Amino acid sequence: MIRQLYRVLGPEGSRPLNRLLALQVGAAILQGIAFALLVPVLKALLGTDPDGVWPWLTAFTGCVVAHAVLQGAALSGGFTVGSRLSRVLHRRMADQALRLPLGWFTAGRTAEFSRLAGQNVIQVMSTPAHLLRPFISSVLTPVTLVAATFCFDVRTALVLLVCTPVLFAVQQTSTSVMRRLDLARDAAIGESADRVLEYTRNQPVLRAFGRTAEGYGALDDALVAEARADRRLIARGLPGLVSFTFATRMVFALLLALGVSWHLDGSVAVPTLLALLVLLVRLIDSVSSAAEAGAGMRIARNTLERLGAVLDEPPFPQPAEPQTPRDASVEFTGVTFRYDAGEASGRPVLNDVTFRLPERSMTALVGPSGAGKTTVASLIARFRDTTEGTVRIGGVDVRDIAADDLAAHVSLVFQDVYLFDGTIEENVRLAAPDAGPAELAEAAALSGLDRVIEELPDGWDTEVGEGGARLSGGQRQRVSIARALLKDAPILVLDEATAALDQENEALFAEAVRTLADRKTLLVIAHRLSTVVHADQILVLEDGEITERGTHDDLVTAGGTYASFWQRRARAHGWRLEAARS
Ligand SMILES: Nc1ncnc2c1ncn2[C@@H]1O[C@H](COP(=O)(O)OP(=O)(O)OP(=O)(O)O)[C@@H](O)[C@H]1O
Repeated sequence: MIRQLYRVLGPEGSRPLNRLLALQVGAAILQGIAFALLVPVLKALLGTDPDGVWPWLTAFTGCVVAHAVLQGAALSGGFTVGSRLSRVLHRRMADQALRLPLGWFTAGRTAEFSRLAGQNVIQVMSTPAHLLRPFISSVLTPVTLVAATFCFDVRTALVLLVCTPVLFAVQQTSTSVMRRLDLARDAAIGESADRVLEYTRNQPVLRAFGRTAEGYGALDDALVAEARADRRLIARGLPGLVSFTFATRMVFALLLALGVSWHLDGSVAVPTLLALLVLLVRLIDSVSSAAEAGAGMRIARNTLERLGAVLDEPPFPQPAEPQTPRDASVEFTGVTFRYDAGEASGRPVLNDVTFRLPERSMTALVGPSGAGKTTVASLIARFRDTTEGTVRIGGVDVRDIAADDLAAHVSLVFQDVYLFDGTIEENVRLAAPDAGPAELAEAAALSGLDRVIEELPDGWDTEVGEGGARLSGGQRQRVSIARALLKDAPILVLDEATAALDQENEALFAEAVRTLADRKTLLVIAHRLSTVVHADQILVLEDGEITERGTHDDLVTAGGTYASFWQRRARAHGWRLEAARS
């Protein structure tokens, strides 16, 4: 547990933790010595020379006062380390989120990440003050107590020496059973939390299809599994806890019987017997609180293990000697890609894809749904690494380009637009915080965002809501296009950028895209063929393979897949519609 605290705190948090541990260890040892001093105090007080108690009483009082001072310092140190723990953990998790490959963020892991960053960090925060201190004291105090008792009464110390490991052994056995059960219950609670989250997020869809809580199977199953894990915890964990209480009572009864028989045969005086019983009560107290602190520590340790596992996830590999792209061309050479890198069998999502996007040219990537178009876009931005083959920007393998440099070269507009809670202007400026008003106005004009701004009463200061929920799909898309344009990267990838625009805005945007092609390397993934006819080259992607390539006229003349889609265009204005019908 302490090792895990050091691990998650990292080097910067280790000094306050060292100081805190020293205070807690000091306080626990002083408490053990104070308890052991009760032996000479009681012996003197109840023996033949009660005046001899004063030196022992003074030493006892000194230990108690010093213990109180250290305990107070340890308590405040515990709060300091706790709040530092929360700050360090949140910062390390944010840094880690930035370094992890995008492929790591599956829905389940994202939910686990947000749970760890929220409730679990709060839970771990209280560990140093509320769990570590009682735990250290419950282990060190009995050990010191037994060791110090040897100085005053060897026979009493020997009895305690035999009892202590027995009590700890029983306590450890019940703890390890509980730990396993706790882990299983934590996992079941986590699963329920994920399902509740999913259920809450998907309310619109569930209501549209008349699914109520009772009818949502995944949530029902998770709740049943959670209840089962709870019952198992009680059924299998309780005997361990009961057996510990039973063992303490048995040890106490045994020693009482032993002590009384020693007294009756004259080998132990009453003061020693009393001191022995008082120490035994203290010992049982300490080991019992070890059991209580142990339960809290078990939960905290499980949480710290999960936090540590996320923080230790290997980051996306970065180049040791980064190179700078020589121009803004993009090149795919023999690129094969599988989402699950370990899955060697089955058809890859992209299969031996080779193409080149010359600098300052416009390429359109078209193809039916699921063909792999978005995957191509994500490989250009190195959201993932290829399974085989190379993606190059400006002649340099994207794996040899520093993350910042790559981000500066590529701007993307994805189908799923995500906006941050804030104003429209803040969302657009995210791409270039220092952009001047003229650049902002140009990005707004090209994307059609200027007309949205005019219509909204608060204009640029309109709050978009969480995820952009207060804007319509088309408005959100225009904010996201403006953001990508403001970034002014030499390579611009527009994935389905016009899907949520109406026809008038789409035509305006298509015109803007044509203008941009003089300045940028453009890859446009579009279902509406009207946006792609003017492209310098059109790539047709089907089932992960490029099946046709050329200009619009070339492809129409060739009479292949593209030509047949083009001919059907008169009946429906969308590739998606046609592809779905065919
Ligand atoms: N994160 C992912 N994990 C596993 N498989 C994925 C993932 N994303 C996409 N796929 C699969 O990869 C294939 C290609 O998906 P991709 O999104 O690249 O297609 P697309 O041509 O852009 O489709 P659409 O036009 O519908 O957006 C699909 O079969 C899809 O199921």
